[in-house]
Amino acid sequence: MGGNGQILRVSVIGTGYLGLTHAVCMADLGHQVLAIDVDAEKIAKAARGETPFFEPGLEPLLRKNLDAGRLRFTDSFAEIGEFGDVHFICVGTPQSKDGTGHADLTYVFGAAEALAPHLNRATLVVGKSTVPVGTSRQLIDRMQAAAPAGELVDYAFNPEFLREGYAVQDSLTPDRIVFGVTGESAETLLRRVFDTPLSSGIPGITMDLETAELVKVAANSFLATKISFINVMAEMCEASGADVIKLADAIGIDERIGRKFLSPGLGFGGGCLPKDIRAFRATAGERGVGSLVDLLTTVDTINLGRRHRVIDLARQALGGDLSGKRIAVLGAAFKPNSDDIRDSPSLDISGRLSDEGAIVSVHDPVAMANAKRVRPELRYADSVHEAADGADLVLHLTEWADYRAIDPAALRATVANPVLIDGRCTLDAAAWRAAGWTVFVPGRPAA
Ligand SMILES: NC(=O)C1=CN([C@@H]2O[C@H](COP(=O)(O)OP(=O)(O)OC[C@H]3O[C@@H](n4cnc5c(N)ncnc54)[C@H](O)[C@@H]3O)[C@@H](O)[C@H]2O)C=CC1
Ligand SMILES: O=C(O)[C@H]1O[C@H](OP(=O)(O)OP(=O)(O)OC[C@H]2O[C@@H](n3ccc(=O)[nH]c3=O)[C@H](O)[C@@H]2O)[C@H](O)[C@@H](O)[C@@H]1O
Repeated sequence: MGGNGQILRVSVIGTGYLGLTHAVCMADLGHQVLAIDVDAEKIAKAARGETPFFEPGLEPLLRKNLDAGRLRFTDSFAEIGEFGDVHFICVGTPQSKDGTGHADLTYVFGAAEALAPHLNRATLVVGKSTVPVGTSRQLIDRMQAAAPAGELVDYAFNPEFLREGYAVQDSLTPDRIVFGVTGESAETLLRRVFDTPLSSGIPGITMDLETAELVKVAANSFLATKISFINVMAEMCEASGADVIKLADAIGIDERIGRKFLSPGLGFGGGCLPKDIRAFRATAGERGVGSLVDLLTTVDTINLGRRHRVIDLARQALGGDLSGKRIAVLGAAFKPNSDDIRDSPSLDISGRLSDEGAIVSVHDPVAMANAKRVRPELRYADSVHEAADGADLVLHLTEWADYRAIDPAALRATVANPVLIDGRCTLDAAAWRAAGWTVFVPGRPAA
C-alpha cells in the first residue's frame, strides 16, 4: 500500500470483464474484497481461482489474492451489504433490444435494488458501469428510498477506462482516476480506496456526477471517432491509389494527433465502443443535441461500412459468387488478446459470408468456444492450416500476433487458391506476395 496505506472493506457487484478485474485489483491494492454475481457458475469458478474469460495476467493475480485471504466471493446480497464500506456496481449495461440504441439499465437498477435493503449503516455506493448521463441521480433516489439507512447512503460515479487484453495493467496503473461525487465525504473515501495509484502520481480528478458520466462516454466516442476517421482515410486512399498506413504514420507523428487508435481496417467492435456510442447518440437525441446525434451516426455508419467493404472484396476475389466457396477466417475475437466475441467484426463478417453460401472455417487462438456458442453454423478449425485446407480465400480479421508468424509459403501449399484479404492491415503483404499470394489490403495499394 502506498500513502497512508489504509485497508478498506470493498464489495464488487458483478464479476464480468470489468467487475472481476476490479475485484482482483482492489484486493491487490491491499483491500479486503467480497464480490458477488447472479451467475452462480462464474462465482464458483472465480472462487476456485479460475477466470471465466481470457484476460492476460488476471488468473495468477486472482489466485495470489485468494491465497492471501484478501478476496472472497458470495451469492448473498445480505453478506455484501453487511461487509462493504464501499460498494462498486460493475454489472452490464448492454444495448437495449428496443431498437432505440439506449443502454439497458435493468441490471444496474436490479443490482441497486438487491443491495439497498441491506444497507443499514453509513456506506458509499459507487457506480462503475458505463451509464447515460443522469443515471446516477436516479440511482441515488432509488437507493435512498429503499435502504433502511437511506439518508446515510452516499453515491459516487467512478468510470472505468480499462481495455480488454490490458485490463490488469490499465486497472492498477490507469492514466487517470475520475471521481464523480456530490460532496467531500465521498471524494475522501474514494481517495482512500485508490490511495496506492494516487500516491504513485496518477492524477485523480474530481467532478460532479453528470460530468463524470459524460467523461466516460465522451472518451469512448472520441476513440470511436478516431478509428472511423482513419477508416474514411483508408477509403480515400483506396480511391486514390494511396497508402493509409503511411498516411497514419505521418499524421500520427504530430503529437496533437497521435498514432494510437489510428489503425485502419475492420473498425471497432466489442462489448463497449459500439453500444456506448449508440447509447450516447440516443441520450443526445433526447436532449436535443442534434449535431452529436449526426456525428455519432456517421461514426457508426462508417464503422459498419468497413465490414461490408471486406465482404465486397471477398466477392470480387471469388468471381462474384460465394456459394460453395471455401473461406478460411483467421480470428474470431473482437480484438487480439481477448476471447470476447461481443459484436466481433470478424464473426459478423463470417456469418454474412456463410449466409451467402460460403463454407467458412474459423480459427482463433482463444475465442473458439465463445464463437461456437453464438455462431454454431460456422466450421471451426484447431489450427490455421486446418482452417486454410483447400481454401479459395483466406481472410485475416483479428490481428493476433500468431498470425504475423505464419509462414506464407507453407500456407500456400495448404490452400486451393492463394488469395489473402488482410482486413487488419498488419500482415507483411510483401512477404506474402513473394510467396505467391495475391494480397488485398483495404486502403493500401495493390502491389
Ligand atoms: N469490458 C470492459 O472492458 C469494460 C466495461 N465497462 C463497463 O462495465 C460494465 C460491465 O461490463 P462487462 O464487465 O464487460 O460486462 P459482463 O457482461 O462481462 O459482466 C456483467 C456481469 O454482471 C452480472 N450481473 C448482472 N446483474 C447482476 C446483479 N443484479 N447482481 C450481480 N451481478 C449481476 C452478470 O452476471 C455479469 O457477470 C458495462 O457498463 C461496460 O460498459 C467499462 C470499462 C471497460
Ligand atoms: O468502455 C470500455 O469497455 C472500454 O472500451 C475500449 O476498450 P476495448 O473495447 O477493450 O478495446 P479497444 O482496444 O478500445 O478496441 C476496440 C475496438 O476497436 C478496434 N480498433 C482499435 C484501435 C484502432 O486503432 N483501430 C481499431 O479498429 C479494435 O480492433 C476493437 O475491435 C476502450 O479502449 C477502453 O478505454 C474502455 O474502457
